[in-house]
Parts: sequence; C-alpha cells; structure tokens
Amino acid sequence: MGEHAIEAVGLHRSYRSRTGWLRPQRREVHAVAGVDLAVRHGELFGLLGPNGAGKTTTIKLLNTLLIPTGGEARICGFDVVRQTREVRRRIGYVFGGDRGLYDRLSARDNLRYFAELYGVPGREQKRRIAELFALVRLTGREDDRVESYSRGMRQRLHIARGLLHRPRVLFLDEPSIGVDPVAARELRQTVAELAATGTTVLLTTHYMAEADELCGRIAVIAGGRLQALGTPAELRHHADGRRVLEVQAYGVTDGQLAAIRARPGVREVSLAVHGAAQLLGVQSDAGVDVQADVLRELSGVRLGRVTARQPTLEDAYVAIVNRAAEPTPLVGGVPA
Ligand SMILES: Nc1ncnc2c1ncn2[C@@H]1O[C@H](COP(=O)(O)OP(=O)(O)OP(=O)(O)O)[C@@H](O)[C@H]1O
Repeated sequence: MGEHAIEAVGLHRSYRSRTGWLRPQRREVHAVAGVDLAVRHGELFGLLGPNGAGKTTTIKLLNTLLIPTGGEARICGFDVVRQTREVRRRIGYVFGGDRGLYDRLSARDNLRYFAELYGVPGREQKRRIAELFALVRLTGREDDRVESYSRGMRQRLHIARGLLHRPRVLFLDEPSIGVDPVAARELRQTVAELAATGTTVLLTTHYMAEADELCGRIAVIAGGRLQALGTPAELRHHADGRRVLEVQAYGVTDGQLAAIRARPGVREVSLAVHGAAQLLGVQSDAGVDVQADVLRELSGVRLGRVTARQPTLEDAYVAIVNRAAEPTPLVGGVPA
C-alpha cells in the first residue's frame, strides 16, 4: 500500500471536439491541465470548482473510467492505467442524481444485486448490508421499494452501494445535487461518519459550506488547474484584507455589474439569484468604503437589505475562482 491513498502528478486530459457547422473548427479542450494531488489515507478531501472546472474529469481519471493524456496517478500505490484491477478493487464511485438504482426493487434487493456484482462473498452479504443500512440511516426502510424513497434517501442508498465491497477510497461526485437542505445535512452526517471509519473520501461539490463543514483539506480547481489547496482556514486567507458589501436587489444589469467592477477599490463582484431577488456581493479592499459608489451605480434598481460584513470562506472561493478566470487561455483552436 502506498503512503498516500490518492496521488496524482501532472495529471492531464484533453478532449478534441468539433464546433461550428459552416466552418467547422477542431478544438482541443484541456479539461484537466496538469493536476498534482496527494491525499492521505483516511482524509476527507474536497475538490471544489465552478461548472466545467474539471472536477468530474479528474475523478474519472482517478477511478480508471478515463485514460489520462498525460501525467500519472496512483490509488493506494497502484497505477490507474497499468493496474486497473487492483485500483478498482479498492475504490467506490458515487455520483449525484438519480441514475444507477433499480426503482422497482426494494433497497435491500438493490444492495443484494450489487453485492453479487461486486463479488461480496454470500456469507458476508447479509451482515455487510445490515451494517451499511445503519451507516446511511436507512434501517427500518430496507424493504421499501426505491421508488418510494426521497432524493436524499436515494443518495444515501447510493453511498451504501458504493461501499459494499469495502473500498479504501470513495469518490463522491456532487452527492448533494438536487437534495433539499435537511436531507443534505443528513447526507453530510453520513459522509462524516464514513470518514471516521477510516475510508478516504474525495468529495466534489459546488457548495463551499459543504466542503468547509466536512473536509480537512480542499483543492479549488478551475480551468483544469489547481488554483488553491489547503485547510478551510488556510483558504480563508485568500480574502484577507477585504470587506464585503452585500446588496439584495431586483433587476441589476450586466452593464451595472461592469460599472461596479470598475470602481476603485473593488476586487470582486458576484451575483447570485434567489427566486425573484438577486444577491450582489462586492468585495473591496478593507480600507475603501465602496458602499456609496455601489449604491450610486444601482440608482433606479429596487433594493432590499444592504449589509457590510467580514469575508467568509465562500468569498475566498470567489476570489480564487475569479483570479483563475483572468489569465492563460486553455482552449486552443485550429481549423479542421
Ligand atoms: N467528453 C467530452 N468531450 C469534450 N469535452 C468535454 C468532455 N467531457 C468534459 N469536457 C469538457 O471538459 C471541461 C471539464 O469538464 P468536467 O465535466 O470535468 O467539469 P466539472 O468541473 O465536473 O463541471 P460540472 O460541475 O459542470 O460537472 C469542460 O470544459 C467540459 O466541457
């Protein structure tokens, strides 16, 4: 067994795709453009990044579903390209969403079926399945059909499925996608308990709060590259020396965002949509009060609450990802 549960050195994967119809262009997208990782045994490690950052591709390279176009990776010391059997025996893969379970079967029959598929010995199956139902808090609901399960329950059943063969490393790709907040909290408890049993977990998520609560260390990926890596406390430093102004608004335009972004002292601007309302976040240098400027740019827009606060980990994440969006083009285009 290697010193690390997961190791990657210069991991790279590009895709060729065609775009356009009249004058097709062949494009090469560097989905993962040289990623180094070293995750210790038993760590709960977060991989965080915006849409298209390269999270799923990274996971698929590590779990042998995709072959790298460069670099190398090892799971428990086994090479993901040359020793796929050894790697597969040691990993579980759970992805968010609804795929991968048989709705018309009971939860127990689903797990029995997958236990057979994963080669769990018959005499161990009963005990293992009971253990897993307890871990994912579904004891008492084992014989209900999966179609009667809520999304959160299905997701926990997915985790149980991924653990049947006692993998040393579990890849959890966006487990809380589409799950309501209460169910997401239960899911987080399950993941935390799982890590406490010594399983190494690599979790991808869009939610900084989720990564903050669960993960010992977090890697932020954007544009196929690692932009930051550290404990939540270390990542928070990326927003040091800043303050944040939050404005609830209705109908802010792109032009207004650009104007705010251009104000002196403004470092980041983000806009989240919550139902009919928008939540505008403006990070600025701590010594500069941008509130008057921001409100001036928003004249004519209906506004709700305006709050000034200290930066959070989420703000640090916005700073890291926005910084990554600026330089080095990662997409090369050549005529087909
Ligand atoms: N099969 C493919 N062919 C071409 N391009 C692809 C393919 N799969 C992924 N990509 C591209 O690679 C980049 C990284 O995608 P990836 O799915 O790894 O991102 P992600 O971080 O998981 O994003 P999301 O959070 O949206 O799932 C994106 O630009 C995506 O469009």
